[in-house]
Amino acid sequence: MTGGPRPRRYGYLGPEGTFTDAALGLALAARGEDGATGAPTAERVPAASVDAALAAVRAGGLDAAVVPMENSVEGGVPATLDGLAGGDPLVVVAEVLVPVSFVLAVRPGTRREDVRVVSTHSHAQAQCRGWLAEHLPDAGYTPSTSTAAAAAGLAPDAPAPSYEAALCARVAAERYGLEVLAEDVGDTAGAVTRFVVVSRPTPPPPRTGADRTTVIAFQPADHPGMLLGLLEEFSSRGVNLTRIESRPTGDALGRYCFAIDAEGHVEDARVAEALLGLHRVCAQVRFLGSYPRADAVPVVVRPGTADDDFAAARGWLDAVRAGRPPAGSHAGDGPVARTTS
Ligand SMILES: O=C(O)C(=O)Cc1ccccc1
Repeated sequence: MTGGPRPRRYGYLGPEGTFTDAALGLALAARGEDGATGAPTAERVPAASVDAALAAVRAGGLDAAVVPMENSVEGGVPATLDGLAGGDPLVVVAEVLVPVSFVLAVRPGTRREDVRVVSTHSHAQAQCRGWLAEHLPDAGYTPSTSTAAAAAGLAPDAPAPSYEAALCARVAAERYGLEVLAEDVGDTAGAVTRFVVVSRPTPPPPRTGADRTTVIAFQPADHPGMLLGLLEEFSSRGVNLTRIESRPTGDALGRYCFAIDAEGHVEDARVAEALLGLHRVCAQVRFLGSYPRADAVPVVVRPGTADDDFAAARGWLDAVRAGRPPAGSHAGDGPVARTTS
């Protein structure tokens, strides 16, 4: 046997040619596991669904999986949010942005007027609804597990399919020997999907100053201002949210959890304080990771919310409690600066 680290196994929504496959390629390149460096080249393992990929990570058969989290047109991906909100805990360790552009692909020789049914992933169908209404108004739709699965079903050597066209990435049309009848059939130019790399719980990657933190907050007992209270835990610490989405917990009608993406890293004092606050007011908080933002947009630190500010406040409190004069490093510490309290 040779020594050295073994290649890591990454799951993705397959088969080859999905947008998730493209996201995995980018993630592996960013991690140096794509064969371009000396590190072992990762093994890419297709899965039939997001749930199957997450289950294989939980069971230990995969080291990690890449799953779609959020789309600029369609919003959050329910299968991913629900898959991460329940079951054994998993964490996000990285994110990747992939521009999504769709083609209408057919078996060679099929003409547009022959297309009676189109197949694709539900997210792709939602993003091409307008184009379909205009160009194939009479065509039906049959869902597939992924865009590439729809394309693979039309491959010349596949059994006779129940549909004539697939909406997929151009690479999938090429991979499965299909003809492209129309390009860029998405309704929104510049659509982007955010994918995340998910693993079993592990300490977060180091903070970069351009990080994101994801949590699921389970609704506390319902009361007026409940959601406002959750939001205040973030706003009072100067933590900006990039997404908040409610999902039913499935327990009962009216029971919700909130999938929250916040700017910053759990190592940032303001994020840590916000999460502590959230934990105090929520029935349960599931930490889903702190990881670098794919767009590398640095966090804007509002006055009074830097680590030093939290440390100075803590030092002041410790001094007050110990009956010591507070250290004078912070403008608000001294008795002269405060006339009340
Ligand atoms: O089916 C795919 O190719 C996927 O990776 C899921 C998906 C579908 C549409 C937009 C983004 C991701």
